[in-house]
Amino acid sequence: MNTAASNATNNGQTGPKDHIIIFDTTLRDGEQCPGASMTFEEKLQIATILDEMGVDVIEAGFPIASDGDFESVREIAGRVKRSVVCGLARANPADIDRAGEAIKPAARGRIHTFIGTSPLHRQFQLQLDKEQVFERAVASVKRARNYTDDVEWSPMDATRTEHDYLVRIIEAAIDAGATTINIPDTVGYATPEEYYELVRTLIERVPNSDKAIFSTHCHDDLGLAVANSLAGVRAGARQIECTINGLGERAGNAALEEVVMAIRTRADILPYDTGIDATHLMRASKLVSTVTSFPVQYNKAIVGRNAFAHESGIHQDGVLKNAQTYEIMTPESVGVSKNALVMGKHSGRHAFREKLKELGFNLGENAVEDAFKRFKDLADRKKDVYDEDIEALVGDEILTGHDRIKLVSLSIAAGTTGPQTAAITLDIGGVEREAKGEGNGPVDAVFNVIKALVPHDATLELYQVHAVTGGTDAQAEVSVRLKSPTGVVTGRGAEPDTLVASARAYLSALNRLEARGARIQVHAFTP
Ligand SMILES: CC(=O)SCCNC(=O)CCNC(=O)[C@H](O)C(C)(C)COP(=O)(O)OP(=O)(O)OC[C@H]1O[C@@H](n2cnc3c(N)ncnc32)[C@H](O)[C@@H]1OP(=O)(O)O
Ligand SMILES: CC(C)C(=O)C(=O)O
Repeated sequence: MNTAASNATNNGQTGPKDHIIIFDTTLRDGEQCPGASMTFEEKLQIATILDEMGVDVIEAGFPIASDGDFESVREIAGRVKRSVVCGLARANPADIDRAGEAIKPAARGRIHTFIGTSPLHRQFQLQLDKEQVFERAVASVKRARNYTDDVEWSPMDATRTEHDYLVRIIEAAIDAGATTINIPDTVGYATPEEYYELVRTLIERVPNSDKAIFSTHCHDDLGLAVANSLAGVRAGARQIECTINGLGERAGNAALEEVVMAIRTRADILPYDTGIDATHLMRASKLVSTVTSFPVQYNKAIVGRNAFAHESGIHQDGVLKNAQTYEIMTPESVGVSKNALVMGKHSGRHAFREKLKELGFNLGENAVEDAFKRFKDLADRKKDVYDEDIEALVGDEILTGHDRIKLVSLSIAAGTTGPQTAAITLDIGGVEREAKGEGNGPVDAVFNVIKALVPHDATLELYQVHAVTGGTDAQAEVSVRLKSPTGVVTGRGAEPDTLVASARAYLSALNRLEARGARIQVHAFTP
């Protein structure tokens, strides 16, 4: 990491490039996105990829928020090899002590503490005056320093805070021991010019700004998060807070893949380095999309499926003659392989393993074997098996491999004359149970029968289907979101038969709810 002394230097100059610290908050701010909550296992998988790709700091959670959050921060802190592991804390002793405990196993742990500084936040959220907020900020940084010498402090809603007050409170936070000062555009309100000016002014006016690294944390409410982050860096910030796929509160955060590739591709005007191995970007994007069930929009920069696709004749002609005519970066540079193996019913385990590697999956032998069986079954039923099919299938396998409630069989009677009926057999902890029932349409019938077999108190929040590829034999990828008093979970299922995919998605959500301690009467069926 660079030293704070270079905060406001080498902007646009030649010479050694400044390192930009990539601070990923997919597991904290990303998880705050409605419907994106992740299980313990999923968080570990994401943290592992982030660590492997070279993320400098992983904000692993908000330890006071729940025991689950505390445990996942602590586990990630113990497992991660090279990244700093960070826990978030409000400006109060209990939050800071909990974050301090959670990061204890980390080789390098950080506490990120924050408090709202804008008039709106002071008056309405905190009901504190300027001096009280000032005192809470200083006290929280001092307390955090008892646990680690790596303390980040954020004036929440900085972009709507009076500049004089910001200068004064940031100086005090640095004096109290903050080593990183984050400037959050909490509500995504700033424009790039304004954000540049704010960061530059603060670095210039805060007397001890050379003793801390300044950081950007930009939200995407106006679609400006990445532009603002880069403006902050040009103004002297040396840390960018971002998330995979731009996941985050409301419209999200700055997308990690976009800031990293913008810095790399426009090295001519952004003379900085990130330590990110960009060939992991597509894999990370797919994992986050799979575990959250948030599809990546087709035209999303860097990781969208169309990001390197050319359909129009003039573009295809140009790309065939020289790819640079219409490509500013290579697909390989972000982990999209051009020499894809074509997979079909005649492919064997070697090719399948190779394909998994190419797609960035790193599965154990048993999981490969299970996924291979499902792949063969799919290839028997489907003319062409595309990479997306394999990704959907393996994603499904990763999420459901350890499930206690499994689908054994499903048959449906549907058509113009209702009611539609479903007959389902489930394997519940090793015991098979079956039931029949009806509904207002086949999906309703499937869900009614599952609920009869596995009574629970969750309500259905979302049911969503999308075709993984084109064609009438495409796999359907179904997401089901359930809400119970223990929280909100999302389950996924992928199958060529939409109703089987729906049943799998519903069961996957129920298994996740059970893992969270929801009231699911599966015990009624155990021997
Ligand atoms: C901009 C951001 O992303 S900030 C991070 C937001 N993330 C989250 O909120 C996700 C996790 N949050 C939670 O699980 C819960 O909100 C908890 C556990 C943190 C707190 O739960 P509760 O104690 O029930 O409080 P609740 O969430 O209703 O209200 C927030 C309280 O924190 C206070 N607060 C908010 N920010 C801060 C802060 N930085 N420092 C101190 N207090 C704060 C509010 O004023 C309010 O206090 P009050 O109860 O005295 O009015
Ligand atoms: C906690 C802070 C940094 C935050 O997430 C925000 O202000 O958006």
